[in-house]
Amino acid sequence: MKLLLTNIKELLQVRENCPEKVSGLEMKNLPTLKNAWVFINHGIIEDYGTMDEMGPHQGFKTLNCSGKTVLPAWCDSHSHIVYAGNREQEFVDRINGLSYQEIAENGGGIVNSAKKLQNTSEEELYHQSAARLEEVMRLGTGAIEIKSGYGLTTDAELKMLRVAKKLAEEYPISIKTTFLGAHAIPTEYKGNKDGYLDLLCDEMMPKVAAEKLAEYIDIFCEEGYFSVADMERILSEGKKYNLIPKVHVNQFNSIGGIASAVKYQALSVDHLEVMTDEDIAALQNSRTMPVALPSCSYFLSIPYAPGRKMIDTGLPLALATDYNPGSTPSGNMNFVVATACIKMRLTPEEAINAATINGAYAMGLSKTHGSITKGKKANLIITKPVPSYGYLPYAFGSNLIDSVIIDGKEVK
Ligand SMILES: N=CN[C@@H](CCC(=O)O)C(=O)O
Ligand SMILES: [Zn+2]
Repeated sequence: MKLLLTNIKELLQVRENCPEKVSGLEMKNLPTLKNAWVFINHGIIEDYGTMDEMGPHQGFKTLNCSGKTVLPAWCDSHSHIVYAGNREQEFVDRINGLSYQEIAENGGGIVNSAKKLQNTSEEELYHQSAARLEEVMRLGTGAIEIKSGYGLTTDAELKMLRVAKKLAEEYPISIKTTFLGAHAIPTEYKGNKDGYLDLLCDEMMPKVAAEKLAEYIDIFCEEGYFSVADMERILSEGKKYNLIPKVHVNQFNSIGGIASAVKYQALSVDHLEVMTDEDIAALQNSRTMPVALPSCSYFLSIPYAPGRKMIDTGLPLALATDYNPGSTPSGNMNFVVATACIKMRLTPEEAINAATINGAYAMGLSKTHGSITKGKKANLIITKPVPSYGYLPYAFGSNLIDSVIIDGKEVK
């Protein structure tokens, strides 16, 4: 199918040769074309330019984007959208004074979601997860990473990943999967963390690898969950199966996980709400992408990752949702971008770079996603008429999306 977008008021993130990521001062640069067109052929951006130099195009659908802005669809590199039910009661418990950590210590939190998921059929889990995926596609997400980690038994972890894989087959959105068996210590292994690590290494990982269910491996490296030594064990075991690390670190405490993740050549380190100067230094000159999750900070009322400081020291930064039932029941990347500007002091240019090019990098999709570049996937957001792109984060909470194109087709 061929599709021509014409009279685009401003086309964002136009890169003839797109870098794999943008860092530091480069993040302030958002190249655009005014009064532009884009030609899409079979799901790929074939060509683009300005209206004054557009040749004749006939015989296929044309969308007049007069007054509208067009940008690459969001690249959400961190989500947990395959889960069962919700944790609305814990939300109310927090309003009434309990902390996220206290709820987890009382048997709530991740193990609560695991119980629900273990008792949910694969079909029902697919149905619930597909509804979330459809929701985020309508909100402009064109590529998403999905983690396991709410199973915590071999069967339930495999069930989660099979559901994520089935979503990838059924929907046009690009999906990458991550094995996060080391998300929490299941109730049956309380006091026997090493026993659970043995299960992860000896039973779960070989099965995940044999069925090719994941490309990435994750672990929640945090006090009360898994230590840096546990992380090193999981990541080095994962290496045997070519599972690339993408890890949860520094959400509540800095315990040395970042330096270790960099040592293990992690593709990304995610959360980063609590960062020491040593943590920031460990990321310098590495290929590891720091990923901030501002909706999580918003929902839990915890500090925001020091994105401004990280970019000012020359680091790249990606933004993602963390969509999950406990800490972030929202998959809205528009809110993420606005919140990064409002609370982390990123400029609109930096936030859009973080949610497109750098998000694509954090899921190994730099070559195909994240910019308007010939040959890349035609995953685009068409906004309603807006005065300028800075208006998108400025008017936070307004729905400014007119339509979304994924794989060259309009999302219904
Ligand atoms: N922090 C670890 N894992 C998830 C949330 C887990 C939950 O509360 O269900 C996160 O990234 O925020
Ligand atoms: Zn997460």
